Amino acid sequence: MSLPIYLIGARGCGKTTIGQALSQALGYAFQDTDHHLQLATQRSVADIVAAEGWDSFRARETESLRAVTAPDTVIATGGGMVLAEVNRRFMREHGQVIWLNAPSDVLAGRLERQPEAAQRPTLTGRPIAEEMHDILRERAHLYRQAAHHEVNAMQPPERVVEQILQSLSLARAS
Ligand SMILES: Nc1ncnc2c1ncn2[C@@H]1O[C@H](COP(=O)(O)OP(=O)(O)OP(=O)(O)O)[C@@H](O)[C@H]1O
Ligand SMILES: O=C(O)C1=C[C@@H](O)[C@@H](O)[C@H](O)C1
Ligand SMILES: [Mg+2]
Repeated sequence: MSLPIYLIGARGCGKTTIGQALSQALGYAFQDTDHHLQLATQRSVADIVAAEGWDSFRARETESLRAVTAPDTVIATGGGMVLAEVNRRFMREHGQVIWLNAPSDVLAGRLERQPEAAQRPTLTGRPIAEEMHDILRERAHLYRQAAHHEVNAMQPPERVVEQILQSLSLARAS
């Protein structure tokens, strides 16, 4: 049995996309804290935030992190999971933490192409490119602090997966 692998990073960095591919490459289970929360509550992120506010959403995502943590599992986390110190410590203590890092203009471009507004209600009320710039400036040190490894998320998905496997010394000879 192996420790869970947590993927962290800002909206659009590919935690869900890369997480699914990585879990397949490793034969691990896949979990996503945003999806877990949506299933558990039968509500979207936007609905929870509109009804209860961000603080309540953040408390719920801490519960989701704990609920999905299991051996042999790749876990895509919500973009703001690192905001709480308790979550950063929990991930570092329970598994291997990978930061998928990309510049804000790349992330904004991806989100503009596929907004998924129900999952990504605005965080600041500002246009997406400005929001991503501000969010990365505020959070980069938290992602860095939480991560065991940083991976360049601008590469094609299969390269990102390969690099994660190399970082974790899980690469297989092919
Ligand atoms: N390495 C990549 N190269 C190009 N496009 C990518 C890459 N990774 C993800 N994408 C695309 O970027 C968009 C966002 O990806 P994804 O939903 O996986 O991000 P996320 O980190 O899970 O976001 P969120 O924090 O909102 O859950 C999707 O359209 C996906 O296809
Ligand atoms: O970056 C964030 O704060 C968020 C990212 C998404 O994954 C969701 O968890 C939610 O929309 C908040
Ligand atoms: Mg996601």
